[in-house]
Amino acid sequence: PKVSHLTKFYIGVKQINGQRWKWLQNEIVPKYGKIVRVSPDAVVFSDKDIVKQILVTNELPKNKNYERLRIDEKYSTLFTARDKEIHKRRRRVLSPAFSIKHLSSLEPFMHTCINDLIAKIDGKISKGGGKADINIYLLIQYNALDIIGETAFGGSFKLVTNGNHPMPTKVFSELRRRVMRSLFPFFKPFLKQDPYLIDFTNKIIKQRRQESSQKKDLLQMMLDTKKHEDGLTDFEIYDQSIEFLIAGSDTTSFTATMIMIMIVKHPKVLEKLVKEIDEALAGIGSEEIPTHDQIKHLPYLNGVINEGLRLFPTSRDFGPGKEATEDLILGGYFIPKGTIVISNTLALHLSKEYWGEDSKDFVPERWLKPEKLTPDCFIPFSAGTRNCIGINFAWMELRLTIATLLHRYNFKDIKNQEIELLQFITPSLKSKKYDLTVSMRN
Ligand code: HEM
Repeated sequence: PKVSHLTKFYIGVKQINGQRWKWLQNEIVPKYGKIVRVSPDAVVFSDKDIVKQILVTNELPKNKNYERLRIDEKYSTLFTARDKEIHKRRRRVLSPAFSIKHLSSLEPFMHTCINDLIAKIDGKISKGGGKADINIYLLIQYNALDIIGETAFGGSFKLVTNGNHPMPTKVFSELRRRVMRSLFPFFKPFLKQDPYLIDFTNKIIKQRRQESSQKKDLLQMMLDTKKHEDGLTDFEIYDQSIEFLIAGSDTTSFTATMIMIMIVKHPKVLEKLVKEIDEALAGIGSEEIPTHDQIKHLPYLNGVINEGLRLFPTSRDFGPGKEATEDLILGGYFIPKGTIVISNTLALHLSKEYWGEDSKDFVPERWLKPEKLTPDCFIPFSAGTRNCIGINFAWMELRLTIATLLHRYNFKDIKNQEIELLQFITPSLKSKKYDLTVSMRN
């Protein structure tokens, strides 16, 4: 758009109501094509080969906007690191905590939280005399936050059970503080950090040291990095735990919620998926949480999750934002040094060219024939060295949560509910609500 060449204001205004993604995906990309300059210093790319070049081949570093998300400009975390060497060292030290090998240690913590989830839903069903309408959005969000609490903060926040805990609310206020501080640097002295966050985390770290706990959670793995030359200080553990809460809760819960909504809206998918889960869990009571090993290779369950990640990537708005560290040619265009270079995840995921005529439909079957899919146009977790460190964690949580719910309950859609999506940082439902009717299966 002509005005975007001159000012950032236009695109900034589009973001105020959380619907910049709609403008970008429904108006700008269809009108201007796969390469669009959206502000004087930023270009959005919706071509899979160029995106691969940006994320994987050239491994361009993150742009300066990521610094806004830091607790303070001088302290970088895994997510906000821009310097390649600093990022590499932090990633090396944290990777073991997210490895497939360590996943089995994290599984019991997820089970504890999912048990709370089914206790809550059971309670609502019994109160409702056999069925109940539940807000699946909220319960899944609480479940994801409890799981991060259980794995990175020493214990579940018990949000599913009690409906409140100060920590998540304060973390999201802290995130707002960081964004406000970067937008209005003048107010910086007044935008102070809430001491509750650091006090809460420090207390847990101290307690954990005194207990010499055997708990092999993310927190312990971070504490154990002390033995490593790039080991984390207590402040860095605090900073990193907060980041895991921000990066690992709304992302997973948004994905799981949208998948549940898609499943109930597609009864044939629901039927097929329940059949697959039931066969895999034959002889296992529906009050038991399945083990990850029992469900991780189920092709249809994995297809359903992939399809949810495709239609509802958490980078719904802009995707990973990088910076051209030198003059570049991308897609035949000259991109000067310093340009913000954005990979448009949603456009790749919905492209008819890459996915066929049904690209906007929920069709888990497409994942059953992976050889027929176009490579390099599916990047829900980004790609290259800055891809998501929590992929395995997220997949385990998604599989366990969805399989447990479908093995134990009947879900029915309640028609005519609004599904309006907003994105400020991670996407969410505008209504913060989606009700499903739930009852016990026989
Ligand atoms: C369905 C769930 C998830 C999705 C779709 C997702 C997606 C992503 C994406 C797209 C990125 C790259 C962002 C960018 O470049 O701006 C990313 C990075 C990251 N994610 Fe996730 N994520 C999910 C779950 C998690 C979980 C569960 C955790 C931690 C517990 C986590 C922690 C991180 C971290 C720390 C990074 C930065 C990695 C680095 O730069 O080395 N994510 N994620």
